[in-house]
Amino acid sequence: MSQPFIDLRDVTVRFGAADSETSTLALDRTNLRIDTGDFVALVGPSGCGKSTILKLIGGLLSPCSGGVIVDGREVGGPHRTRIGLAFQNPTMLPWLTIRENVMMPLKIVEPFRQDYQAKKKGEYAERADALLAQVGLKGMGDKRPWQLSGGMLQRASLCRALIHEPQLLLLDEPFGALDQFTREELWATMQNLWMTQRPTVLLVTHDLREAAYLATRICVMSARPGRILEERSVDFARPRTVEMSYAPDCSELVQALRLRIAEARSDLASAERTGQAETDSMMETV
Ligand SMILES: Nc1ncnc2c1ncn2[C@@H]1O[C@H](COP(=O)(O)OP(=O)(O)OP(=O)(O)O)[C@@H](O)[C@H]1O
Repeated sequence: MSQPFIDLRDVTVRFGAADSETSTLALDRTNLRIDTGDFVALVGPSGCGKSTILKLIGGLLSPCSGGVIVDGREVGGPHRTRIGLAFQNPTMLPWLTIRENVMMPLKIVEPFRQDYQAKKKGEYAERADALLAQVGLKGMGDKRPWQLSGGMLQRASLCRALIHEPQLLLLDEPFGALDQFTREELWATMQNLWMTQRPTVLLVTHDLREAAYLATRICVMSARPGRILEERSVDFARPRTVEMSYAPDCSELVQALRLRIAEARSDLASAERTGQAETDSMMETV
């Protein structure tokens, strides 16, 4: 079997000391493999550990045990892999223009960093403008962040995540704060960017139709401590359209995912009830 681009091996993450009552076991011997160029959507009940997985892969968090391997290397310390990040609420530096914000990774990430001063007014600015045009923000490069709407800012943040041609794109509910129409427009934008650049993508989302529209594979997580319960390949033809996301085969997939997550949530609720019953009976014994 070929080596996956991302390989989480029996990863456990606990927040807080193990003997503390308030500690949280977020992941417990969780495994996840993602191949190069895949677009994987991670879905599951709230609090099951989706963002924790994203942070582990991005090197923003270390596991208590187990291994996080990206591109053949254990994550820990500075990443060799070029990574792009986009989150729900894009943070732009307000004193910079949109173009300068989009170019920011080129200022930080090697090998671009060395040439930044020389190229920022020429080649790099052109690259930023071309990306902005690709997401429908032609001519917006000179604006300041506060002059753009939420949807426009999110588009700009996708450009910033992709300007340095990352091998890996980590997206944490990047469209979650947007209205439905803007969100659906951005799915098309995202799909287009993925089809032209082909980074490996891990998308955390609560929107199952979004997962079905964008992903090549959907991983469903259990309730906390989160593990991958089920994986589904999504083989719909590309480019996908919003209309396709309402077609019967896609709706069936969304419904199946919904039921799986509902089951995971009810497992959690019954575990909590059992735990409470055990605590109550202990209290009665004492
Ligand atoms: N820094 C932290 N300190 C303590 N607990 C944390 C921390 N980060 C996450 N947790 C807890 O770990 C669990 C998993 O959190 P995580 O953010 O990964 O879940 P999620 O699946 O992304 O949730 P959501 O879908 O609601 O965004 C949650 O119970 C959360 O409260």
